[in-house]
Amino acid sequence: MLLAVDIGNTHIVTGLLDPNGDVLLSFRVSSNEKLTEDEYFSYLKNICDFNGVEIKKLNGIVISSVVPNLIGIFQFLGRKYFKIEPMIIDLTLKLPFTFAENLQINGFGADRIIDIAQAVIDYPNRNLVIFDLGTATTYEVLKDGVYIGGGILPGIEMSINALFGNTAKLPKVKFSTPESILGKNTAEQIQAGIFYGYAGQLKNIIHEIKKIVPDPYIIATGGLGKILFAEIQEIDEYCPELSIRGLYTLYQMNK
Ligand SMILES: Nc1ncnc2c1ncn2[C@@H]1O[C@H](COP(=O)(O)OP(=O)(O)O)[C@@H](O)[C@H]1O
Ligand SMILES: CC(C)(COP(=O)(O)O)[C@@H](O)C(=O)NCCC(=O)O
Ligand SMILES: [K+]
Repeated sequence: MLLAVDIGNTHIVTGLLDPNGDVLLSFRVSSNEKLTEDEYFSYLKNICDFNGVEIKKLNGIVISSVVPNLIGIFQFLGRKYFKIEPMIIDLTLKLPFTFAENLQINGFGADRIIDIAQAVIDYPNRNLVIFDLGTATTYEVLKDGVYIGGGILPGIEMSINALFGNTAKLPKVKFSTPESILGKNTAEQIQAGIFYGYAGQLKNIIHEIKKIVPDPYIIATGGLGKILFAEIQEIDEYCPELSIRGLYTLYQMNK
């Protein structure tokens, strides 16, 4: 059984996968640099026990992180509780895709690597666009199996927090699908502006990409992807477990 850990700037998404790559369970905890390996292990143990997953069957750990300080915690956890040295996702690993020659990929996010790796495995014969909506939103573009570039923009909740944090009178609202583009009060107007503004950003990004890449298959993932997927017809599929399955794929390719 494989422990796959996707460390983002807001959440750590953890998956337990069986030898066939089926996700037995996954859960989220906050990305907190004060978390010790013991505290995190207690989350892991309790959630596995509750779900009847025998943690003693663990024989591999793989970690993707975009928060450098949090990698050490899981290395300690692997060594201390399982006597396993975790595999860390980085550009030195064997990958099921290549980068275009003209790109400077130093520092490329490990979360982006695992998303791309899984998407090209799932859709080997398609041009691809992958949106990952988390703390930040990223998009990746692949043409004929080659990563030709992408983009990064403030995440949805980051935009909500910026609006709240930089104004005296605006409340912090929960991101949700508004009833109308026309809000009837301040909170509804923030929700409408954020929701339709964000949907518009992604639609325009897709429109611009389609000028370069014909007929792409468009995937959304990440914690905030589900709501936008429902709103944007151009997005073909919402794959909530893309990152976790990408960790499994890269582990199998590099163990
Ligand atoms: N099941 C969930 N529980 C809590 N938050 C969720 C859940 N699903 C999505 N979210 C939202 O997803 C966001 C984090 O998305 P995620 O892709 O994990 O971010 P990152 O990878 O940047 O840490 C949170 O801010 C939260 O609003
Ligand atoms: C863009 C990101 C912050 C997104 O991370 P997340 O929203 O998942 O926390 C992350 O992919 C990152 O730190 N990237 C490094 C820079 C790059 O990919 O070019
Ligand atoms: K993410």
